[in-house]
Amino acid sequence: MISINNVNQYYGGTQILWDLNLDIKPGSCTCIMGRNGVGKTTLLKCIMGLLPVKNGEILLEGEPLQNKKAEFRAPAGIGYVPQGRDIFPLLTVEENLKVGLPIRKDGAKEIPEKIFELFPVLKEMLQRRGGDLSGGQQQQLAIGRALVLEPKVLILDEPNEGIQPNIVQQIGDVILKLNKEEGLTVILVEQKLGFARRVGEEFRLVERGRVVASDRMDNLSEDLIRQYLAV
Ligand SMILES: Nc1ncnc2c1ncn2[C@@H]1O[C@H](COP(=O)(O)OP(=O)(O)OP(=O)(O)O)[C@@H](O)[C@H]1O
Repeated sequence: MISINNVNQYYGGTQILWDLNLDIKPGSCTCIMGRNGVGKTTLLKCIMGLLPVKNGEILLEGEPLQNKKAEFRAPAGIGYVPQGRDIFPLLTVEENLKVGLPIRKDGAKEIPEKIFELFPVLKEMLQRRGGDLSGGQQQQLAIGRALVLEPKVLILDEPNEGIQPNIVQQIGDVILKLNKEEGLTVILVEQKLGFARRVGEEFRLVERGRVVASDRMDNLSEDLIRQYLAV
C-alpha cells in the first residue's frame, strides 16, 4: 500500500532519517513506535509531503509520491491527523469538517453521516468553535475531518497524547472499527504500548532514523521493548 525505500531526510545539515525502509500492507493497522526524537513525526511529514526528502522513494500503491506537492496527498487518498491535532480553532466544528469536502472527487457537499455515527459528540457540537472543544473532542474532530475525505489510508500521529482515558478508549474503538470492519489501512505513531497492542496488527520500531524491527504485534517481545522502547 505504502512503500518507503531508502529515504534520507535532513533538517539543514542534520540528518534525521537514514536510508529508511518501511512497508505498509493494505488493510493493516501498523504502529510506528520508538523513543522520543527518533524521527517518527519526521517520517509521517515526509509521507505527507510536508518535509522534503533528499533521496529515496515513497510509493502509494506503486505511484511515487516523493516529488509531488503536499496538496496531492489528500486527493490521492491519504488522510492525516497530525500531532497536536491542528484543527482550526476559530472555525466551527461544521466548518472544520467541511474543509476537505471540495477535494472529494465525487463532488459530495455534505458531511458523511458516518462521521457522526463514529463521533456523536461532533453532531451535538456542530456550531461550537473548534477552539472551545476539550482536547479529546478536538482529537475526535481532527480524526473526523480526515475521514470526511473517505481516505484509503489514515495516518495518525500520537492521537492519544494528553487525552483522558475514556476518549482514548473511544478513539481505539473507532480505529478498530475502521480497520477491522471497513478494511481501512491505518498507520499510527503510538507511544502507549497498551493502545498499540490493542489496535495494531503490525509494528515497526524506529531507532535513530531507521526502521530496526518489523513484525506482527503478537511478536513484539520484551527484549525488543527493552531495547527500543523502554526509557
Ligand atoms: N524543524 C526542525 N528542525 C530541526 N530539527 C528538528 C525539527 N523537527 C524535529 N527535529 C529533530 O529531529 C529529530 C526527530 O524528531 P521527530 O519529531 O521526528 O521525532 P519523534 O520520533 O516523532 O519524537 P516524539 O516522539 O518526541 O514526537 C529530533 O532530534 C528533533 O529534535
